[in-house]
Amino acid sequence: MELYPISLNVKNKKCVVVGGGNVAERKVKSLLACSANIYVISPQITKNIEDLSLYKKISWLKEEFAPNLIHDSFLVIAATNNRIINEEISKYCEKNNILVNVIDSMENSNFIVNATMKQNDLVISVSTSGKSPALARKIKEELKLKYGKEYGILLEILGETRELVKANISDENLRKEFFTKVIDTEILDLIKQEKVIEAKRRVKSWLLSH
Ligand SMILES: C[C@@]1(CC(=O)O)c2cc3[nH]c(cc4nc(cc5[nH]c(cc(n2)[C@H]1CCC(=O)O)[C@@](C)(CC(=O)O)[C@@H]5CCC(=O)O)C(CC(=O)O)=C4CCC(=O)O)c(CCC(=O)O)c3CC(=O)O
Ligand SMILES: NC(=O)C1=CN([C@@H]2O[C@H](COP(=O)(O)OP(=O)(O)OC[C@H]3O[C@@H](n4cnc5c(N)ncnc54)[C@H](O)[C@@H]3O)[C@@H](O)[C@H]2O)C=CC1
Repeated sequence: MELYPISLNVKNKKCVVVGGGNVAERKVKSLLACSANIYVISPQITKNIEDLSLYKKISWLKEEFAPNLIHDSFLVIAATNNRIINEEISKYCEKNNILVNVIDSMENSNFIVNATMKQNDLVISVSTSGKSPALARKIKEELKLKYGKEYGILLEILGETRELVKANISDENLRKEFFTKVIDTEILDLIKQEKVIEAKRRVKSWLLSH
């Protein structure tokens, strides 16, 4: 199956996780990291989900799934251990144009969740299109080692520079040339040597000479 990879903005949007087991907990945590407005619907929940509820990071509805609980959702994750319930959730969402991820059925999902690593604003997501989540996780762990803190710092500098470049280089082709070349310079090496100020100075002087 061909899937279209996107980065979704869930900030303050109603996202519902049905079920409260370990898989539900993982999905809750990743949604929370993206500032979603989270509801968990489940008679039972893990200790960690309970803590999040106590600290008011999420809302817990201690009940079994019912369609009226999700009708106004932006996104739903069907994470119960009951295939029939998960399928019912999927059907309801499909009919009502709600994004739905079903943890035990790719066929009933209109999106699946990638294994993702973050280094500041650098986000790398890995998908195996459902063939091996364990491999997706392994590759993600490898990428974490390869793309360490220095890339986060590099991206911070590049982000700041981007605004300056837009204001100072009016020609679009020249801007593209600058953006493409700057990442091939020694900036990353300087950051690795903890010479961040020098790295910033080099980028600026390069910009001025452009
Ligand atoms: C289709 C998909 C739907 C979805 O959930 O979105 C799905 C489905 C299923 N996963 C199952 C098992 C496991 N899932 C994990 C881990 C993760 N699973 C995630 C995603 C996805 N899992 C989607 C496909 C993603 C892709 O491949 O591109 C990750 C990446 C993201 C996340 O969930 O946050 C997260 C890594 C988190 C991280 O970053 O570390 C592990 C490993 C572990 O826990 O260590 C195992 C055990 C080992 C194994 O099975 O590989 C089973 C039960 C199989 C059975 O019956 O035995 C099903 C159901 C089925 O296959 O039908
Ligand atoms: N997508 C993924 O990454 C993975 C998926 N799986 C699949 O996911 C299934 C569930 O995983 P776990 O979290 O370990 O299950 P679990 O058994 O720990 O938790 C199930 C949860 O569903 C709740 N629940 C059951 N019926 C419900 C209902 N009618 N309404 C609301 N909540 C209800 C229960 O109270 C419980 O909190 C597994 O059986 C497996 O098939 C397993 C591993 C990873």
